[in-house]
Amino acid sequence: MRKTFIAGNWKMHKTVSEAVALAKELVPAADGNSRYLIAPPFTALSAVGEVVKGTPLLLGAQNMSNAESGAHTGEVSVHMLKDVGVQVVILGHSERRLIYGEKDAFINEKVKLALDNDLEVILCVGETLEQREAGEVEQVVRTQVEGGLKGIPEGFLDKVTIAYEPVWAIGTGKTATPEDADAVHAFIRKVIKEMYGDKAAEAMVIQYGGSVKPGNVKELMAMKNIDGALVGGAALKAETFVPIMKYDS
Ligand SMILES: O=C[C@H](O)COP(=O)(O)O
Repeated sequence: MRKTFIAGNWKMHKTVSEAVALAKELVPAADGNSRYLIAPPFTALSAVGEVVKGTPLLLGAQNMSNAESGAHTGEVSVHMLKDVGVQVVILGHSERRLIYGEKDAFINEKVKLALDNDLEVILCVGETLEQREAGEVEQVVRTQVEGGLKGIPEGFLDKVTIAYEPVWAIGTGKTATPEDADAVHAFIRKVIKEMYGDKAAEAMVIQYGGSVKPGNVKELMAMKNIDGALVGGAALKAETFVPIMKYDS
């Protein structure tokens, strides 16, 4: 039985004091049947880490360097993340892929480094509108899943969540229909099955991301292959994120 997983990606929003205030509002809501995560910006990780320490609300980072240490100006290492209490790192987000040019092989290096250092990973995949209209959804998603997980042994998979985020649905108010999203989630499960077998495919937690809101989370979560949500805009306020965390109550 897969445990549902609700995550908020705060992207480049919130000062330290704003982040701490929001985290304090969210801690009491992390008391349901799911796993819950917030991913503040790097500057607020340490302070938010103090707020969520010892609570069920997990601390996530939005990115990580592919290198362990050294001359990498502007980067943040896996050890630095662990040092401030980070438990999960979001990798391969479409904004990293499209704005900063991150490719599958590079993302794969980060996935390996995170897992080797006992950090959980949310691996994001998803097609652009252009790719969807060209009928390339499965090809794109397959390449990203296979590329991101290349060389990862099955024993690490319980530390991996996949987030399917169609780029055209991110921050646009357009959501994939629950049926469309579920079909891609089922396809991702098929790819995992081909790579690792039935048991791993059945166990893989796959989140949906792209304009998830209090008003659509229930119908998305009702789908057979949708096990969670990776939320952007609606994760920035307790009044919209708490109802998403509590979608099943
Ligand atoms: O990481 C979160 C996603 O990019 C979704 O963002 P959104 O909920 O604002 O569409």
